Amino acid sequence: MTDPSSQESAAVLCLDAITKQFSSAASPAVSSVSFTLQQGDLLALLGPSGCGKTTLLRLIAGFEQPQSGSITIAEQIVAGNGTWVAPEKRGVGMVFQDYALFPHLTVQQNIAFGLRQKPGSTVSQRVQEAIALVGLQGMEQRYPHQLSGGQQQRVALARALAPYPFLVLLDEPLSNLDVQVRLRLRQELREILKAAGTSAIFVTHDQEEALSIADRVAVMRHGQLEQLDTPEAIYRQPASRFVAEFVTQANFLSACRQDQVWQTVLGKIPVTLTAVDAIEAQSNRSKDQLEQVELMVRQEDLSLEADETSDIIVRDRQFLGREYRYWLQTSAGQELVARTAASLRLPIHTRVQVTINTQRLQVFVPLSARETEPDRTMAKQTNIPVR
Ligand SMILES: Nc1ncnc2c1ncn2[C@@H]1O[C@H](COP(=O)(O)OP(=O)(O)OP(=O)(O)O)[C@@H](O)[C@H]1O
Repeated sequence: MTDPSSQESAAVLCLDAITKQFSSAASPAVSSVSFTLQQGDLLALLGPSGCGKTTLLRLIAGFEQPQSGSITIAEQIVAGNGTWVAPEKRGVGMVFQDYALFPHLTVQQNIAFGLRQKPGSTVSQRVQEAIALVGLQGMEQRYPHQLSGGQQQRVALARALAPYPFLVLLDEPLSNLDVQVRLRLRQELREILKAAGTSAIFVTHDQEEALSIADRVAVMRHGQLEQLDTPEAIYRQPASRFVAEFVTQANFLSACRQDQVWQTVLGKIPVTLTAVDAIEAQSNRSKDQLEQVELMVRQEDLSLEADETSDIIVRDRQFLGREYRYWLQTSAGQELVARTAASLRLPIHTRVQVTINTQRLQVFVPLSARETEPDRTMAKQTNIPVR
């Protein structure tokens, strides 16, 4: 997939149809991936385990060689077209999941490590700048074992930033930290990278992390890019059923059309012809084949009200601070997830009436019976709200 939105300003990185296959027996870990990263942008590589995120990062860093395609960093081809530039000559900083700090070196020495070739006074000045950038003043002489996980992560970031790289690559940078530290460091990580003015790509399988830190998010699946866009566009207009499910974690309701309504487990929902026309246009299916669709309903678009006569029960509940997440079950066995304000506290086993906010429904064509591997064949999606 090519990213059309990114052709105008200065590109720091350009991937053109990059493919990596580890063995002929396996499908490619990265398959024909193309995108451009603009100077100063933060890009999240998001996707489930095994989708090729780390391999793509390692290809950019130069730890893996692609079979085909090319990689250009700061207008210099570093891989492809008969060219190969070694990792240490690419101007790329790397932050690993386990930080990879040298245990026998102090904070200062760890950060200076990548600057060894430069004259002494420049090195100590740059080390101090990098330490200030990540807020570790006063800890210069400590060893890694004398630092918290979050502090070690900042040392790793300072070490990557110190040589003024074109690009910093971060492999699951926050995954080894506990939840509280991770939430705080999300914002800090973004602020530090923005203050440094460095372009960065970070790998994550955490949707919230990707949406909250990045300027743009690339969703990967089976080695391919499913969608690359701003966090808002990815969340509001997922380009495929996979992105919708992975990023928004929405509910999907089977819906059978009966004249001007869709019949669902939550009752009747009015059909708009615009919505039907839009799915028809995108799916190459006739109206007859669109009697059966899937409606995507976000967790926050379900409203709950206690009602003893309802056949939907609260099966479980999770307190999230400002809101509750409820797991609901219909009498037919369908599970739904709803997020409501924390002021609505419904005990488990309560029977509830469920109302849908139909303004933000999105319509997908369901997978046909012949499409045996649902992950590979995407249902098309309309993004047309049902009114
Ligand atoms: N060195 C290797 N040799 C053979 N296969 C590999 C190698 N590295 C990765 N793979 C395979 O390539 C695919 C993509 O792996 P990769 O580590 O890039 O995924 P990922 O999205 O980063 O997963 P995770 O989130 O679990 O780290 C997987 O099927 C993996 O088994």
